[in-house]
Formats: sequence, C-alpha cells, structure tokens
Amino acid sequence: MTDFLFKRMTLIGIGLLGSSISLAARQKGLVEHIAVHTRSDATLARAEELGLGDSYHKDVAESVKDADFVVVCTPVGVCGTVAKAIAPHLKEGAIITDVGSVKMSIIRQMQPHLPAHVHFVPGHPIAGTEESGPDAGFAELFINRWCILTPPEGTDEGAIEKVKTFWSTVGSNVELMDAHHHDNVLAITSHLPHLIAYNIVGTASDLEMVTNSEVIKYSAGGFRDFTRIAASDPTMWRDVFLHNKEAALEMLGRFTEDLTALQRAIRWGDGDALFDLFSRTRSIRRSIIDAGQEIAASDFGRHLKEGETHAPTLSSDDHEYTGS
Ligand SMILES: NC(=O)C1=CN([C@@H]2O[C@H](COP(=O)(O)OP(=O)(O)OC[C@H]3O[C@@H](n4cnc5c(N)ncnc54)[C@H](O)[C@@H]3O)[C@@H](O)[C@H]2O)C=CC1
Ligand SMILES: O=C(O)C(=O)Cc1ccc(O)cc1
Repeated sequence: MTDFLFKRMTLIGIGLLGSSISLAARQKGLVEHIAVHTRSDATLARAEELGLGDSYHKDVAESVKDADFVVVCTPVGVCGTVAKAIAPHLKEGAIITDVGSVKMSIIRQMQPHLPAHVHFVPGHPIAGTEESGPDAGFAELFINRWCILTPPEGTDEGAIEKVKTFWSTVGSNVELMDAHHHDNVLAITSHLPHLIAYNIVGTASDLEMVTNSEVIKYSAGGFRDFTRIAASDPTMWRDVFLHNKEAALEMLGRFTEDLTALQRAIRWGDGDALFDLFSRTRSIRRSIIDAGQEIAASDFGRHLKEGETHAPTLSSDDHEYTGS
C-alpha cells in the first residue's frame, strides 16, 4: 500500500523550476518515482549528479511512459513541440501540467496535441528567482507563494483536485483563474517589471556621460534591485514576451502614458502630482507588506522555514515606511 499522490512523475526540463519541483516533491513524499528528461546531455548529466530523479531519459517519449503526472518545465516557446512529442506515449488518465509564466499561449500550443484520454491542468507557480539551471533549485521555493491553475472549461474535477493537492503540499496557496485574465494580471505584475528592469539596466550601461564602473560603484539599492531582475534568463523572458504579446503591449502602452505624465510633472514643476502618486504607491507597498508578500523569493525565500511568512531580515526595511 502506498500513500504517494502520484506513482510516477515526469519532469520535462530540469532548470530552476524542474529541480525545485523535484526537491520539494521528494521532501514531501508526494511521488514514488521521478523521471527526468531535458534537452541537453550536459544538463541531464548534471541533474543525475544532483540526484534530482530516479531515472534519466534522453528520449522524451520514453520519459513519459507509465507517468501519471507530467510537469512541463521548459521555456514557454517549446511547450507545443514537447506536447506533440509526448502525446502518443501518454498513459490513459495521466495528468499533464506545466509551470509556464503565460497561460493562453501554452493552452493554444499544447491542447491540440493532447489525447482525450489525459487531463490537462495548466499551472503557474508565482515563485522564482533570477537564477536558472538545475543547480538553482531549492525545495522551499514554493512555500507561501501563489500557484495559479488555469484549467480549460470541462477539465476533470478530480484531476484539478490532485494538482491542487500537489501544490498545496509543497507549500503554495492555490487559486483557479481564467487563462486570459491570468495573462493580463501577470503582464502588469511580473512581465512589465522585468521589461522595465532590462530596459533601465540597458539604458544605464549605454549612457555616454556615465561610465560602466560608475554605474556599478554608485548603484544605490533601487538600481541594484533592477540589476537582479535584469539578470533573469534571456531565453525564458524572450519567450514570455513573444507569447504574451497583446497583454504586454497593452500594459506597456498604459505604462508609457503614465510615464509621460510624470515627465510633464517634472518639466512643469508640478510637485503635487509627483507627491500624490508617490503617496499612493507607498500605500500599495504597505498593503503588500500587510498581506505578508513582500519577500523576494530570490533574496529571502531560501531562508524561509515552512509556516514563516516574513523573513526577519526585512524588518529594518519595514521601518522606512512606518513614519508618516
Ligand atoms: N524562473 C522563474 O523565476 C520562473 C519560471 N517560470 C516558468 O518556468 C519555466 C521554466 O523556467 P526555469 O526553470 O526558470 O528555466 P531554466 O532555464 O532554469 O530551465 C529550463 C529547462 O528546460 C530545458 N529545455 C529547454 N528546451 C527544451 C526542450 N525543447 N525539451 C526539453 N527540455 C528543454 C532546459 O534544458 C532547462 O533544463 C518557464 O516556462 C518559465 O516561464 C515560472 C515561474 C518562475
Ligand atoms: O525573481 C523574481 O523577482 C520573480 O519575479 C520570479 C518570477 C519570475 C517569473 C514568474 O513567472 C514568476 C516569478
């Protein structure tokens, strides 16, 4: 008798997300066997050295044989190719999920290939760092983070429940959402901030009147935070923008208009406009802190213990905001 949630989980792609899922699932005793497939021989060999699986497969078709749970952890742009390759080899009743940062495109790419006898429950753990590759993973990544599931209408309720149980057992709060809505929400809360970080770091390094060494030497906290985000994986983020094009452009349009308004306020000395916006945004930061979500996983998540919602190291930062 076994109380594993799944007998055989296959991870396709074993970078930050795949390795973290492996470590977390193992720690929680969720799966009996972990099969690993990834594209490059070197990464597969590294995953084996790290002990991230029980079996390692060069052939993706072979990796999903007998799997009752398949988690696609590749960049968004290759999910359709992966679905096409695994489809004929999936066992009846298998649950297929993914961790991609966009959801409409994943559904469009994967669903047409998947046979009617499997269950497709797309997912997105809102948990990550700027690191990538199999060495970057850690079992605590998902603790106290949200995981959004976007099952298409008519998805088997039992399959959704099992995926929910998987994510809640590794520490996440699970929410169901419409995929289109997900893509709009994440465009403003995650995708645009990354684009802004890439842009500001690029702009700073291109400035002729400021040398690169000055940028490094005098980088204050704000700029350092941007450089962390701008160090995120280029393949992953290229795919996010190519595959969430409409929502990203919509949010970018709104952002640009608001930035232009700020530009005008500075030009015309409209201190009230600046002060009003800065006060409004300060209160948003406070409400995020009150909701216990201020922890940047990359900086502090590794040190969080299960059940903790605040990293102690952040308390001094909080004092900055208690004054007015
Ligand atoms: N990095 C982050 O902070 C987060 C990433 N995500 C999503 O998770 C997914 C994976 O991201 P990471 O783990 O960060 O990336 P990563 O770059 O660390 O890992 C990606 C893995 O996919 C493999 N891969 C690439 N093409 C493949 C193919 N055709 N077939 C099989 N394997 C292939 C790579 O070899 C690598 O092992 C992405 O879709 C991303 O949008 C979701 C939440 C957070
Ligand atoms: O490192 C950070 O600040 C992140 O924002 C991590 C992250 C990146 C992509 C996602 O889809 C979800 C979370």
